[in-house]
Amino acid sequence: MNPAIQSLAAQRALEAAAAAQGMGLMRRAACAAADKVRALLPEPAPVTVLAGPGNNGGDALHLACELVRAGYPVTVVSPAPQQGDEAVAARARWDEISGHTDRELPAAAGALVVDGLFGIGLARAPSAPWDALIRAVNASDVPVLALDAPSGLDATRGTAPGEAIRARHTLTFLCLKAGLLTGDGPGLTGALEVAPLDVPPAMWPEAEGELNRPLLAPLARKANSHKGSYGTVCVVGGSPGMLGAALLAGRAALSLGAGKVHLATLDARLAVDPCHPELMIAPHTPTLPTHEVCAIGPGLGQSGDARAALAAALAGDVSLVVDADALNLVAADPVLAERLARRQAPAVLTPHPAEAARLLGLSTAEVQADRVGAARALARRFGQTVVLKGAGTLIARADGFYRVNASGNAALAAAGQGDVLSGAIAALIAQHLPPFDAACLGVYLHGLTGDLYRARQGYMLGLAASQSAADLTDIANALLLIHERNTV
Ligand SMILES: NC(=O)C1=CN([C@@H]2O[C@H](COP(=O)(O)OP(=O)(O)OC[C@H]3O[C@@H](n4cnc5c(N)ncnc54)[C@H](O)[C@@H]3O)[C@@H](O)[C@H]2O)[C@H](O)CC1
Ligand SMILES: [K+]
Repeated sequence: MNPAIQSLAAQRALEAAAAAQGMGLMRRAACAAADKVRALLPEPAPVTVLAGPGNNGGDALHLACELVRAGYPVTVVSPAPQQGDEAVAARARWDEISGHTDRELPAAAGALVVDGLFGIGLARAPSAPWDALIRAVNASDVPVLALDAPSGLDATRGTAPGEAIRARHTLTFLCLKAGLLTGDGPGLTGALEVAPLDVPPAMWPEAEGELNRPLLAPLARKANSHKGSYGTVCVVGGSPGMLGAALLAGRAALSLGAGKVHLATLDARLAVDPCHPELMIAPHTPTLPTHEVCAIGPGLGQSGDARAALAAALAGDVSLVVDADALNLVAADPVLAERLARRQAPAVLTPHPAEAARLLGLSTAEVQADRVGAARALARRFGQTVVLKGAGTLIARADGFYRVNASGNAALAAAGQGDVLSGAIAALIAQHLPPFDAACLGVYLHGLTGDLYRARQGYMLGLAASQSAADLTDIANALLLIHERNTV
């Protein structure tokens, strides 16, 4: 989980506080970027530095000065004057050292291009002369190091209103930004690193406690415990032809440590999962076995029985993980939607973009155009935790606080992975994690099954959801071991 996500407002507030204390964040950013360039080019080689009109450009101009001092041949391309005191001062420093800037990308751009055109201040699709410069950089085969964010990417929304720089590396300053991890961001940033600029966490205006709580702590096992200590999950789903979804959710819940797992299936034909006889499977009835959390939706379908099961679950007072067709039933039925919105007991909604679009009355493209906005709108609408799945899964809380997941990759784009995630989150709620934490940790651990697969395979093809369900155990145990070692 990335603990250091910050809203744009928080970054601006910290920037102002740092400036008031004379911390010189721009120079720190430039020094961090110079270290990165030296790591990429250990021997001095020609570098082209693109400097934009704002402080991103200021970072770049100070970097150019640092590189010249380190013996690198530097060409600065700056097609417009800098705005703002800090950026203007950076330009003056460059002019004093070199006195020369180009307006266009040189034909031979050297061994590296540094993108300091736009960062978190991008306000619209880059227009002339910036768009032509971005196109020229993307047309060259010189690797790009983007400063703070690839220029042209909305660093909060993860959308690229026009053409954006395609970077080989991105060095972002102070903290990760949602847009680098979600939507178009991951396809543009290349290898992503954070330079924290030695800013003390206490300077962050967000509730610092929120940023660094060890989410894993409640999972630690106690010697004098029994299966009841780790809660009971009930999965409601598995309509005819969709039993596999319920099985995957149940297996994931077992893998992540739930004490007991019931499957209440709408298809009465399944009696036992021979690979997991621990799963207690029975046909769904209006009265369910006692449980602390119900994952409703995996393979639920949208039949009358499915709607009745959902209505009963919404009326109950156990925690819910609402996924897949349960979300589609809510989207299609204002009565169910109102019951969910009025529900006092917690729920975690886990829509993919199309399910989120149905719930919001938007198109999927509109959801993807502002994933952070969509996740927060859903969390506010239902007063619950919302997990908006996809590249850079977002976890939003009803009060607007959100996190972006930094684990996972395209290996998880496969059938059944959503069922696994709903079972994983349910298992964590059953073990007494608060719903928002359970959602964050469940998303993170599930994403790591994709990262583990890529590490094992070297690429991302062919990960079965049942493999992810099984791998949750090893991943969670490894992290718990590290957590315990670090807390002795
Ligand atoms: N957040 C921090 O604490 C730090 C930020 N640093 C660097 O500063 C930039 C943010 O600087 P800012 O001046 O606010 O904006 P940008 O440089 O990203 O944007 C450039 C500037 O250009 C104008 N503009 C916006 N969109 C367009 C457009 N499409 N076409 C033309 N002009 C546009 C707008 O007026 C902006 O002001 C951050 O990314 C960091 O690189 C510090 O150096 C480190 C700490
Ligand atoms: K940039």
